Amino acid sequence: MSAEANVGVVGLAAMGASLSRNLARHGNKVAVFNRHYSRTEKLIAEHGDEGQFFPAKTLKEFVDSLSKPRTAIIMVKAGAPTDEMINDLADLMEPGDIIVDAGNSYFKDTIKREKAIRARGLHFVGCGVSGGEEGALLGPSMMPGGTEESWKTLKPILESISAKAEGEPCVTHIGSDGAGHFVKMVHNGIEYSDMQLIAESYDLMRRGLGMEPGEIGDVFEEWNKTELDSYLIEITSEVLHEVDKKTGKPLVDVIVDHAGMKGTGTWTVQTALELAVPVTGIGEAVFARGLSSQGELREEAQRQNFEGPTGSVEMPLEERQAFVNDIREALYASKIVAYAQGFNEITAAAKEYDWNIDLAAVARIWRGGCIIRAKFLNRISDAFEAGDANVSLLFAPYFKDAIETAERSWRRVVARAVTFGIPVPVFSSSLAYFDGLRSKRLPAALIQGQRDFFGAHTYQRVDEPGTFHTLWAEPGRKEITL
Ligand SMILES: NC(=O)C1=CN([C@@H]2O[C@H](COP(=O)(O)OP(=O)(O)OC[C@H]3O[C@@H](n4cnc5c(N)ncnc54)[C@H](OP(=O)(O)O)[C@@H]3O)[C@@H](O)[C@H]2O)C=CC1
Ligand SMILES: O=C(CO)[C@H](O)[C@H](O)COP(=O)(O)O
Repeated sequence: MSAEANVGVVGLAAMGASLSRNLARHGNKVAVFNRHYSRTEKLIAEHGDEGQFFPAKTLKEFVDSLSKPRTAIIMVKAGAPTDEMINDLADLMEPGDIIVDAGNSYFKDTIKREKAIRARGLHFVGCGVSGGEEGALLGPSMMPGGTEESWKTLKPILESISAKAEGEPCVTHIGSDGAGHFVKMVHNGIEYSDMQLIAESYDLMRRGLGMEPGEIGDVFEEWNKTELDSYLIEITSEVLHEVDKKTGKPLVDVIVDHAGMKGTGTWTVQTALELAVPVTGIGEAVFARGLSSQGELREEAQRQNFEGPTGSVEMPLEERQAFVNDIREALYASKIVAYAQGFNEITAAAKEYDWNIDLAAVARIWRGGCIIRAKFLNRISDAFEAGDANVSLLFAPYFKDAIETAERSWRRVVARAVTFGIPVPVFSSSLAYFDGLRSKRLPAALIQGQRDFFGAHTYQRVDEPGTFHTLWAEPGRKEITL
C-alpha cells in the first residue's frame, strides 16, 4: 500500500464516517479503518465518490497508507475502546506521528494518554468535537489540545473541515495536553443547562398555561429572532411542531420523559466540585436528568398522591402574554449565568493545570458548528476581548445590563413556578447564584459559627485579623486567638 493519505480516521460510526466524508470533500486524502470492515465497505459504497478514500482492512494497512508525519484521528467509543486503539496505533506508528482522539474522552484520561504517548516520541492530541453527526459532516466546532508542534500539522486540516462563523474557522488550539477535552466537557455542561432551561420554559407554558406543543413551538420560533437566537432554540421549535406519524399526536407527547446522558455533564460537575467552582445551573440540569430517569421512584410518588398544586393556572390573555415574555427574559438571564459559571470553571482549571486558554477564542469557536452555537457568543467573545469578563461574565457591561433588565421577570417566573408546583431547578438555582453574588452578607457567617461550635473549626472576625475559636463548652464561652 502506498503512503499517500495525509490524514486517517479510525472508527466509522456516525461521527467518524461523517468526519471522513467532510475531510475527503475538502480535498484531503483520507485513510479509513473500522474494527468491523462492513462499516468501511458501506462508507465507500455510499460515499466513495465524494473524494479520495483509502480503505484499509487492517490497522497496519491503515498506518501504511498514511504519509509522514502520519496523522490518525480516532473516533471510537470513549473509554477502554479508545485506550485500546491508541495503544494499537502507537505500536505501529513512529516518532513524530500524531494520534488525535476526537471522541468525548475525560480530560484526565487525555492528560495521562498524552504523557504516555509523548514518552514514546509521538504526539497525542485530545480534540473535542461538537455538532453531532450533521456537524461532523458539514462543519463541526473543534477544540484540540496537545502540543504547538502538532497544531502546526493539524491546523490546515482541521480549519478546512470546521464550521465557519463570520468567515472564521470554528477551531483553535485550546492549550496543552487535556485542555481541548476539558473545554469540550464544559461546552457539554453548558449544553445540559441550556437544554434544561428550555425544557423548564416549555413546562411552564405547557402545564402552567395549558398551551399546546405546536403553539409553544411558535413561541420558540419567535424567540429565535431575539437575543436567544441559537441552534437549541431553533431545534426546540422543530421538535415541538413534529407530529407523531403513528398516533397523530404531538411527538413530544409520545416520547418517554426519561432524559439520557453519556457522562460529560456529570464530569463537568464533578470537576467543578474538585475545583471549588459553583456550576449550580449545570449541576441542577444533571440532577434533573437523573430524577427524570428514576422511573420506580417517580411511579411510587404518583401512587403517594401528594397534596399540592398540579401546575395548571387560569390567567387572562394579557397576563399570559406578559408571563410568556417573563419566561423569555428569565431564560436569557439564567443562560448568561450558565455561561458565566462554565467560563469560571475553565479559568479555574487553566490555573490548576497550567493551561493558557484564550476565553475570547473559545467563545468565538462556539459561534458555529457546535450544539450551543448562539448569536450572543459574539457578545461573550467581545466581553473577554475587552477584558470586561475576567472575573465573571456577569460583570461585563453588556451582560450586567441584560441581567438587570431581566431581573424582575426572572423573579416572577421563579415565584410563580413555585406557586404553580412546577419544578424550575435551573431557573431558580441561577437566580439564587445571582442573589448570592449580590448579597453583601451571606449566612455563611452562621455556618462558621456552627462549625466552630461542634468541631473547633475556627473562624475569622470582620473587625480584626487572625483566627479565632470560642470555648463553647466552657462557662463564659471565652474567645481565644489561635
Ligand atoms: N454522537 C455524537 O453526537 C457525538 C459523539 N462524540 C464522540 O465521538 C465518538 C464516536 O461516537 P459515535 O460515532 O456516536 O460512535 P459510538 O460512540 O457509538 O462508537 C462506535 C464506534 O466505536 C467502535 N468501537 C467500539 N468498541 C471498539 C473497540 N473495542 N475497538 C475498536 N473500535 C471500537 C465501533 O466499531 P464497530 O463498528 O466495529 O463496532 C464504531 O466505529 C465517541 O467518543 C463519542 O462520545 C462526540 C461528539 C458528538
Ligand atoms: O457531545 C455531544 C454534543 O456536543 C454529544 O451529542 C453528547 O452525546 C451529548 O451528551 P449526552 O448524550 O450526555 O446528552
